[in-house]
Amino acid sequence: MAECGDDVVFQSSLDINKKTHQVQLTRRHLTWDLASPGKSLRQTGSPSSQPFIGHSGCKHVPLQEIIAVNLERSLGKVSPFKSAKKNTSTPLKESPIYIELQPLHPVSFSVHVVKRCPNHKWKKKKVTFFCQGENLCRTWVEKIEEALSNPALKRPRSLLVFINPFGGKRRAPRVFEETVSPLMELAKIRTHVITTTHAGHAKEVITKYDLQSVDGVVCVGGDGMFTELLNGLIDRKMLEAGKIQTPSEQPISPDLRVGIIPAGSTDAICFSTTGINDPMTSAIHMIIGDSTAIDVCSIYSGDQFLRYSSSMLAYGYYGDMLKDSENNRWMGPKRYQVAGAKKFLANKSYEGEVSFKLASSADTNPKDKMMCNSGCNICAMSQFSQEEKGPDSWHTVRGKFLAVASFTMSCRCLISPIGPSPYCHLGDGTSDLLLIQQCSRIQFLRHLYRCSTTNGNQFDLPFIKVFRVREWSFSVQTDTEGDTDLQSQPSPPPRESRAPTHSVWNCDGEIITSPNLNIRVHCQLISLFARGIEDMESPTPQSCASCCNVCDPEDNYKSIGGHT
Ligand SMILES: Nc1ncnc2c1ncn2[C@@H]1O[C@H](COP(=O)(O)OP(=O)(O)OP(=O)(O)O)[C@@H](O)[C@H]1O
Repeated sequence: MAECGDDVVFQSSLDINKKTHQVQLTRRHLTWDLASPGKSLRQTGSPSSQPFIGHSGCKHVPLQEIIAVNLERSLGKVSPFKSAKKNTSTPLKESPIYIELQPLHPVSFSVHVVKRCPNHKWKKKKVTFFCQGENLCRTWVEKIEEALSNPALKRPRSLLVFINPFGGKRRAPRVFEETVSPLMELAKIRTHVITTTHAGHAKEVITKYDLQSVDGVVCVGGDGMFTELLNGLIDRKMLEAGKIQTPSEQPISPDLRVGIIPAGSTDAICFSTTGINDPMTSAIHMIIGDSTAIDVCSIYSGDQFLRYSSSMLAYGYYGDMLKDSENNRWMGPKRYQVAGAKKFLANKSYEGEVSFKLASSADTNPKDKMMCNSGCNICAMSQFSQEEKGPDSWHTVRGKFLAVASFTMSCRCLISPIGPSPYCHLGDGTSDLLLIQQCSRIQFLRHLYRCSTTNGNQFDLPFIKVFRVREWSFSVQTDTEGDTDLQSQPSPPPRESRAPTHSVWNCDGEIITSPNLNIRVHCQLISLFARGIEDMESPTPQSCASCCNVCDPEDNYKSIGGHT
């Protein structure tokens, strides 16, 4: 049933599973409904402005959730004929029978739509429509393809793809070939595939590539690969604008969206933006043109720009763990668990001073239990309120820290299902700054255990402080006295480096060795082929915003006039 303003583009009667349906293409939906007697449109097959009336069982798919449409070449006509071996002595009744299959003109077409499965996993579901004649069949495919090419849907036509054959369990080439490539072909998306030969290869290509010829850049790999693309794309924009990244310079947003086909060890960025690390789910988000903008941090050592980061930057326990795990890359993702156990037993703390600018205008905080879901209002508002940041004052904490970490997204992964910072937002222009003060192993274990559950209470411990910040810095100290001390100042305190004893930084899975860093968060600097994590408990998921009806959780179609 067409909604108000959702004009009918084309409609006719078609058969699905041998039952006649009235099928309607509107500007926003494809709808089919069991034909009521006497209301068949079989003879028309033509556009009409008259929407048909929906009833129980009517299916309603938003165009945005159509993955592809294709003609089916059915082999319908079967002509059995006898073997031509007439002169043989074989009795006729024993002679083999050959069957000739004569291809018919297409009389059916299939529409592949998004099917939601548990845990945010997406699959494709095929619905086949049978037509009276070839012409009608071809017209339907043309009309649906034309509707899908509407620029408003932002579906990519061409993608530059980097495959990291050494990331994660080294399965990226197979994942691409077996899962992603067939889907891209089905959706008629051109791909230029480059298998990387060394670290930094993708960034080198991005520096010179004709990026006008593609609609997006994709990596088949993990967080490290995504970060390489992120840095390559922003560097290229800065270079083209003749700018150098300094603490006072705003980085320029890349025009292209980035996609991640998860094939890394942690895949936290993919998890935090789609809800799962599933290659097919990510490929479908790309094909249908999903888009979500995420915050990016620029990181400096003094005034010297180091790199951009979009997920985690952590010192102490997490830095030491990464450094140790890099020596055991051959173990694959298990290396993090081994290194994590070693560093947990070491229970080492580092002295330092953290200064930060609280996000004073934000009505949110890292413990507010407000998840950033698809279509998040807080992120939507932040895009427009960046000018009203207010006179944020600087605060300083000095002490001995087991870990200092900032999360620019929740950083979900397999071992932390809602993430180490569960209420962090993808695009609100802030990071959650976590300070874990020196504590016993048992105390730290309590925090780590809580991170692995879905309770979201990992910050409710006396040795943990957490702040939502727009800018922050860390400097190594050696002369810390007494307990951690929180002070407020109008400007960042001077930073001095005197201590030789320090950890390294874990920046999205890559090591930064300079201990004293300054970090700024940039709101929604880059867009991903993703839509954020859908709130599956909501009675009307975000994706159904245009629909007044309820989704069928089984097959994801909307049912009109009576809920299935
Ligand atoms: N051919 C290659 N040989 C060696 N290193 C590579 C190659 N291609 C890319 N890299 C580098 O490998 C690093 C890690 O890759 P990636 O993120 O894909 O895997 P991972 O580290 O196992 O996963 P995660 O980052 O999710 O933990 C990236 O920083 C990238 O620069």
